[in-house]
Amino acid sequence: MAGMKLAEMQGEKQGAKEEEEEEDEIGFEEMGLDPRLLRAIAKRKLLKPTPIQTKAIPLILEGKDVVARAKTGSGKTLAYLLPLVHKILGDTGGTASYDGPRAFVLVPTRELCQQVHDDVRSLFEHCGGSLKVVQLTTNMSVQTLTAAMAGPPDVVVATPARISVCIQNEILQPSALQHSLSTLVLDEADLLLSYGYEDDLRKLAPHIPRRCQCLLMSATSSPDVEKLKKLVLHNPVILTLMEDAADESIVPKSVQQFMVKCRNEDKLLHTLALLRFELVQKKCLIFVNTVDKGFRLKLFLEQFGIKSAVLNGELPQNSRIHILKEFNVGLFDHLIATDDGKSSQPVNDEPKDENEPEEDVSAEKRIRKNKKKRFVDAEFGVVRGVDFKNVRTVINFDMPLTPAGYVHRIGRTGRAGNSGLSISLVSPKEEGMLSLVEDLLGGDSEKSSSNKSITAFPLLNRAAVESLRYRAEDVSRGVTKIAIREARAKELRMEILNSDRLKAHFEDNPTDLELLKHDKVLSKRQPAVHLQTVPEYLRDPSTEAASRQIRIARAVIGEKLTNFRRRKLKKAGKEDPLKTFSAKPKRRRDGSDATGGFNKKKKVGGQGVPKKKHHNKKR
Ligand SMILES: Nc1ncnc2c1ncn2[C@@H]1O[C@H](COP(=O)(O)OP(=O)(O)OP(=O)(O)O)[C@@H](O)[C@H]1O
Repeated sequence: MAGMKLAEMQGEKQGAKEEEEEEDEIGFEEMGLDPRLLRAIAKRKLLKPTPIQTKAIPLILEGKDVVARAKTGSGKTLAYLLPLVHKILGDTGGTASYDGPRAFVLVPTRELCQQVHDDVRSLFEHCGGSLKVVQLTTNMSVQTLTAAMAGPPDVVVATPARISVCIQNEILQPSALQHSLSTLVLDEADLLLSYGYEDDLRKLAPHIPRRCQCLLMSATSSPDVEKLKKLVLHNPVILTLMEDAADESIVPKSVQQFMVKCRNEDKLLHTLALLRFELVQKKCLIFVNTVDKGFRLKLFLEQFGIKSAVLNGELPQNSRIHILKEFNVGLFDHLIATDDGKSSQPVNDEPKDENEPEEDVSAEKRIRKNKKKRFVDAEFGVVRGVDFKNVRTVINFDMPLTPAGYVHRIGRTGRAGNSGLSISLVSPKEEGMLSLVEDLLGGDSEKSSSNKSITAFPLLNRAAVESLRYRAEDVSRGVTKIAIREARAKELRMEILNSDRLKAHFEDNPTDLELLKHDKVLSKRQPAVHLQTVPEYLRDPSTEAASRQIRIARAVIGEKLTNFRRRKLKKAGKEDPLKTFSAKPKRRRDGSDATGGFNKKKKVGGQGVPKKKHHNKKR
């Protein structure tokens, strides 16, 4: 029954989305946007502005400074990009040149930088090709930065630190900015200071012309946003928009929030049960707090045939960007992302994983280990602003280190009004953070459990969890610290190899980039066959029924199957750019997915997925 309830709820969410759209809102056409931008919007099939766009775009077009707070996934990026590009087109007709950039879009992470850059570039493609956007990244040398800023570009997307470097090295002339800069955007504004960019912003502030329009966007507010307002907002008119004044919740209604309370040492077991019994919908984004935990979870799951990719700040930038792109096109269904809530810490200083057995490390070993410190890229981050596509489930394997981190993590699902689901695995030590999150969400700790924002997940019962305990504990014993370290080093080596060796190749053959698979098995131990499925005697009937309902809900919601991309790649018959990797997306005849999930469709009532008749046409 619980499964049906959840399914109905998800269906209702979808229904609620349709009702919202009936609201009488002005369309993009009535906003007075440049026709070339209307063409770009039509190309993206965006039928109606989202509420935040309806409110923010006219105000920004009037030249007002806007502080926009709106839910995650509510379309804030276009809410500022559309009027920004309209302004550039209007001022110069898209042709005249300036001696400096017209707009800065400052973001806290490398991944968001890439995403916003791509968004601007796709808008420019409809504006006659004379406009130029560049992104400045951490690994760009002064020479590369100089080349990128030559021209100059019309829009610069960067972290504040990169802009600082350009000013310090006189790549950006403050005098030029006084004349050219007309728009400054601080996206994920509240995070910019906590990522340690305050000094950079203070250095930049004096060079921002008084007439420059400033926009601050974020889903969460903080005292830092107040600091930023004073720092960069000159025009006194500031408008803080909540998407819906009546609805103070900062998490979209389309996201159902659940939790499972369990011991820390049982988190692997509970994650396995959720994925193995298909009690959650794919694609799945799983957040962990340390890189080691990410690899431990990956090695553990792959022993059960559940493949996943890991994403963390240790990986080279272009590998990280590529993993995100592959995940978004649906080449794999499970992504394990590290969100340590901090920015640049030596990896070995990561918070201790409380249930990892202490390793007795002698002094000289410890010194040697410290010498091998690897640094996480200070600008890595996929929790904020990154527009994951079709993520149906976010799992907090670890609770985040801040309540705001929780909001942004689960904001990776339920985007643009789609439905989503989050499940947080809460150990006894994390109950404090859970209540802080409840407070932030406006849940009253005295509230009855039925009114809480985060409720117990109804579909995972004890019998189902216990049925997997023996296997899970047996496998997790095999995932030792040494195995994790070896897997981590192997992944890093391979990604560095790929990113260096293939950079030139991918520039010439961008579609080949799609073929590089990031969810390859890292374990030395081959997954045992008997672990790939759950034998009949271990299956719990109510869990089976719930799993069936989840699949029905997915069909009801009309999930666009992401394996369209897989079919497209397969049809392209693209060669694998890497000789050593089997890049062809693995597909099985019975249509089961690449995660090795046992294909229950075949089992239900014997009506399996009808095998496609392969007519070998003789040519
Ligand atoms: N008017 C629209 N109609 C439908 N979808 C839209 C519209 N505007 C934007 N989107 C889509 O909504 C998704 C989320 O947009 P965006 O990333 O800008 O959200 P956001 O508010 O910035 O989220 P976050 O708080 O996580 O940064 C994107 O896939 C975007 O293409």
